Amino acid sequence: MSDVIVSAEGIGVLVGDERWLFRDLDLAVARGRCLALTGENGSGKSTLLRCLYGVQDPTEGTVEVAGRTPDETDAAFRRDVSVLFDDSAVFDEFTPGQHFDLLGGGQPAHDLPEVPARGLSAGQRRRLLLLGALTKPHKVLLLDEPERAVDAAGRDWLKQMVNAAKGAGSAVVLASHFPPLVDAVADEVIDL
Ligand SMILES: Nc1ncnc2c1ncn2[C@@H]1O[C@H](COP(=O)(O)OP(=O)(O)OP(=O)(O)O)[C@@H](O)[C@H]1O
Repeated sequence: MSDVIVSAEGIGVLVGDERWLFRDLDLAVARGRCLALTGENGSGKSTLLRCLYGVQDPTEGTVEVAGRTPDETDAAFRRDVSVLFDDSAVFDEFTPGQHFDLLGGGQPAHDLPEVPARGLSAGQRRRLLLLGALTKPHKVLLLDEPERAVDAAGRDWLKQMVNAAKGAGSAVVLASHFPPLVDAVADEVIDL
């Protein structure tokens, strides 16, 4: 049986009347593997991740994630897929521990202060979101520029966490502008 859990065939996204962000794109990511999406600003990395999470339909082609056509409104799909996107947000009134209680994956080791999230710095909130995405039980992990707002120590931690997720069997797709992260975690790279 194939371990591929994220796949796309012939996908393309047309913006406006005639500009294809990407087209005829195939990808396949197996459990325990990581695909990195690289490319300049506006090249379509976030758009491709949105297609994998079912926030946006590709103009053409097919996508299958965790055995389904992606649909973020489907609770069963969301249970299998963990995400960190640009618009991911913390609950301002909840402490880190309360966030992890909600996510049901136990309490990860961390050094975030146990205060309501509104009192965390931008980088600490980003780390809380990352920890949440990584801690929540999942089969597929989609991360959009996870390195953003994270300090040097946090970026090293991020490499370890993504590799640990792979080791636990996650299929990871991440968009990144940070080559050391891509080098440390990616098994395959698509440069859009
Ligand atoms: N309906 C649309 N009409 C015109 N342009 C669009 C439409 N939808 C998206 N775009 C453009 O397509 C591009 C895709 O952006 P996207 O966020 O996917 O790129 P990205 O590679 O993630 O960029 P970054 O590295 O800056 O995060 C953007 O330039 C956006 O303005």
